[in-house]
Amino acid sequence: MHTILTIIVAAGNGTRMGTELPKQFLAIGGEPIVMRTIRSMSASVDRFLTDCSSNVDEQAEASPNVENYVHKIVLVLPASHIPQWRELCDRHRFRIEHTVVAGGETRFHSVRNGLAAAPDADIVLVHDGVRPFADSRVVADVILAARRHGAAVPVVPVVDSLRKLSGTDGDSESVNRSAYRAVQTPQGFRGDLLRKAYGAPYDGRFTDDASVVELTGTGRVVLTEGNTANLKITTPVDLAIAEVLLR
Ligand SMILES: Nc1ccn([C@@H]2O[C@H](COP(=O)(O)OP(=O)(O)OP(=O)(O)O)[C@@H](O)[C@H]2O)c(=O)n1
Ligand SMILES: C[C@](O)(CO)[C@H](O)COP(=O)(O)O
Repeated sequence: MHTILTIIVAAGNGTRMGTELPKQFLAIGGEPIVMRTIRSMSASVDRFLTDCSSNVDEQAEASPNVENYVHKIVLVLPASHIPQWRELCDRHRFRIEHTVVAGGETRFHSVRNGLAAAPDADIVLVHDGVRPFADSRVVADVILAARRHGAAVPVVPVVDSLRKLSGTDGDSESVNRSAYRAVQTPQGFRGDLLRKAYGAPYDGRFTDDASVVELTGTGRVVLTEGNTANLKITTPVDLAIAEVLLR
């Protein structure tokens, strides 16, 4: 049996949201954000596995034995909020099977703790707990590209014009936005590659899992098509947008 592991990182403080309760526990559509995130990832991976088993010929090269895959979910939470999470699961009758582990000082440390909980996974998806709108197409593309190339991240075009800060005196210059992409999650990896990357010491330049793989020299990252609706709920405006997306 092979394992697809989804690590949902939700151990941050939500400083930019500015609420006392960390943003991943705030409700959208009556349900905590992180619960909705787990639901969307669980449904998307299940859909991928179902589609693969009914399209064996089409997917043959990328996913030859997909019927032998199981999906495991590891949820990384602030240690202080684990009892509260158990209560939320009871209150919402949340039954999707998952393992809870305590997070670390940075996102890197939280992912590393999540990886340690399922050390033999073949494919690992790392997803922000505050991105509740991942969809099955994005997830399937990432899994297939990760299987084939080792590391894959979904991206979207940049819609604003961009300026590069060129000094400390307020100078700046315009840059060609078509040369850039905004990065989302879930980011997908072959398990051995990601475990090697996360064996390296922490570096302040790490912002996501792709940067860990690249900056540690572990592998090359390929890009897949993201979805602009797959927003990361970061500030109060994002919370309002998320409510609208649920209508
Ligand atoms: N030590 C950390 C820091 C972040 N995260 C998670 O990484 C994801 C993306 O991070 P971000 O949106 O920056 O969340 P916060 O760190 O909580 O927000 P802020 O930077 O505003 O404090 C979130 O789901 C967050 O909970 C984590 O698991 N462990
Ligand atoms: C992982 C990420 O969501 C990809 O866009 C992003 O890098 C997280 O950044 P944050 O500063 O921790 O929100």
